[in-house]
Amino acid sequence: MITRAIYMDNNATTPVDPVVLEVMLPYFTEKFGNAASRNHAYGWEAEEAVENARAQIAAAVGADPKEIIFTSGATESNNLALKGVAEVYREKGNHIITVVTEHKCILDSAKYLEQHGCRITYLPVKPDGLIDLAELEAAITPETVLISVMFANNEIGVIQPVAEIAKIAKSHGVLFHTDAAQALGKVPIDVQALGIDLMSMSGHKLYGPKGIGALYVRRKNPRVRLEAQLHGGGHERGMRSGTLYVPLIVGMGAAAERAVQNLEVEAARTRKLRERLLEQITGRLSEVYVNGSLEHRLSGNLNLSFAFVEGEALLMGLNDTVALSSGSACTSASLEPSYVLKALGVGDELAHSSLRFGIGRFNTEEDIDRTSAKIVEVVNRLREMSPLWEMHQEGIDLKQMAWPPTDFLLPTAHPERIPGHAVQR
Ligand SMILES: Cc1ncc(COP(=O)(O)O)c(C=O)c1O
Ligand code: FES
Repeated sequence: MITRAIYMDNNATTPVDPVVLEVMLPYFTEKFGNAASRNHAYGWEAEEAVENARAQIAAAVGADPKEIIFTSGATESNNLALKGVAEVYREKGNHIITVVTEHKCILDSAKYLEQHGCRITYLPVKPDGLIDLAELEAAITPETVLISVMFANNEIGVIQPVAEIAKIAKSHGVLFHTDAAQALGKVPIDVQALGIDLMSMSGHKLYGPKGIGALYVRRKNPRVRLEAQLHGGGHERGMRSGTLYVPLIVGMGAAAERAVQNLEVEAARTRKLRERLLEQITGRLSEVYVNGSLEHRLSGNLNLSFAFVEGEALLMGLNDTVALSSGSACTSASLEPSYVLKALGVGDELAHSSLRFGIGRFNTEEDIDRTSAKIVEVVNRLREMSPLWEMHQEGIDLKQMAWPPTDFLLPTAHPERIPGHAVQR
């Protein structure tokens, strides 16, 4: 029998919780009605299930059910938020502010809007991954209609100061959108208390199904208007046409409710597992660096760089034991290191040697112990094969050497850039 590797890539996706699946199943078969069918009980039953899920999601984020629109995922929600606002508010202005470390679906929507007459400001981030609020405020002009800053980052888990951003946006009469795909169910979210105007959510990041998401759209103070991007039967208050995928909606509702109910306990548990992992790795390996703030971070996320090790080789050595991601755009087609890490000022070498750990609901202490043991083994093995590591061990300052190979696989200025967060042992 093939033993499956430990799954520790929960920022990429999560399994559907069996409890959630149970709730979904009848809606594929006996309760298969179209939620828009008004003339019979099949339709009413489906509609009731959709409205129940809508209420569950609204309750999870402190919204009114009428403010929740179902979409196919956070990618669609982000597209709808940016393009939908840009089109409606064009008369008022054409400027949008976002951040360089956003998910590609925000950055690519912004790029699309740039090609259609919008001006976009891409804010940089500090070495800890957080934006500078003064810089945000300074970027606002009378033309600014929207600020879009993600709640928590998918690669480094860094949580932005959402309440402060919302306050700045409101004081300038600008709408505030946040991509909460990674944050929902992991950190408490109350759209009222936080002052969020639009918020994107995804089912498959919170132990619900893939292919379903939602967009929160504020209806009061202010009432946000959106131009639909999918036209048709006028579903979802005309903002998103298309027959509702009832089983997935039911699943996302149940998943959101469950995630929020257990939030505190689960966050404390995953934080402890993360601390254990970090301690075990840094206690046994030197030249390991944490990417991004540890303080303002999702409890289950850890992103580490291992100097003198090539990321791909490391992943190859690990993947029979643990399923992780490099957290970067490192595919066979593109060997570019992560744009998120580069935005923090992490050098190419350390960006190339990064691993993203996404500790989730089903990970145990035993998973952590096995993972760290394997990482220590593989990193040591790879370093033993590295002449640069050997020279480093002998105390040779590789940065001072004038021959060509010195510019790769070396730690850079990175550790000094995150004082207190870089672990160098
Ligand atoms: C921060 C963030 N935004 C958006 C998405 C896209 O979500 P979905 O897969 O639901 O389209 C993801 C997931 O990859 C994400 O992590
Ligand atoms: S080897 Fe993984 S980022 Fe390049």
